[in-house]
Amino acid sequence: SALLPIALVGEDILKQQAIAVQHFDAALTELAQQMSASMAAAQGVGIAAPQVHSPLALFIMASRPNERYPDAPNMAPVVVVNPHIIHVSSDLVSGEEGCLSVPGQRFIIQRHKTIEVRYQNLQGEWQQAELTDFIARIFQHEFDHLQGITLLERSR
Ligand SMILES: O=C(O)C[C@@H](Cc1ccccc1)C(=O)SCC(=O)c1ccccc1
Ligand SMILES: [Zn+2]
Repeated sequence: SALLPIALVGEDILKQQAIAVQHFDAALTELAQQMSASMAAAQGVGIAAPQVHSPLALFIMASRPNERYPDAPNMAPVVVVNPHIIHVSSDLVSGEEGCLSVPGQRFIIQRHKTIEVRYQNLQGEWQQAELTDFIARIFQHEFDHLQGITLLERSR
């Protein structure tokens, strides 16, 4: 799939509240495929639609072991549509994050250790899951992007 240009922090698209996906059609699938390819090309572990200039409530998350999270699970990319965070643990964990929209910088960010989430897949079927550690971190980072929030607003 074509690689999509990635919005950089400061661009308006990254400050907006994403719009709920209503049509689970071929265009949505094509966008998800292009996002996956763009994420892989940028060596990311996640990417949100606003980062590729689409205002839709959609992101991809894909965990892999890396130098900062050597025990992170190897996870095939998951397409997350219209996500909700239902419950968050009181436990917070600080960890290093990067952002494809803030290239070349790393931030120490506090996140909830465990979260309960609901979202739709590309067929519109609702999924519910409990996520923890690095995958919960990625979900919270991408979920922030759908609310117009980037790392810069979270790192003090
Ligand atoms: O900007 C994005 O959404 C992608 C971002 C996702 C993310 C990374 C780390 C923690 C939470 C969310 C990235 O993939 S940044 C680059 C990267 O590949 C990376 C950075 C730190 C650890 C592991 C990978
Ligand atoms: Zn980001």
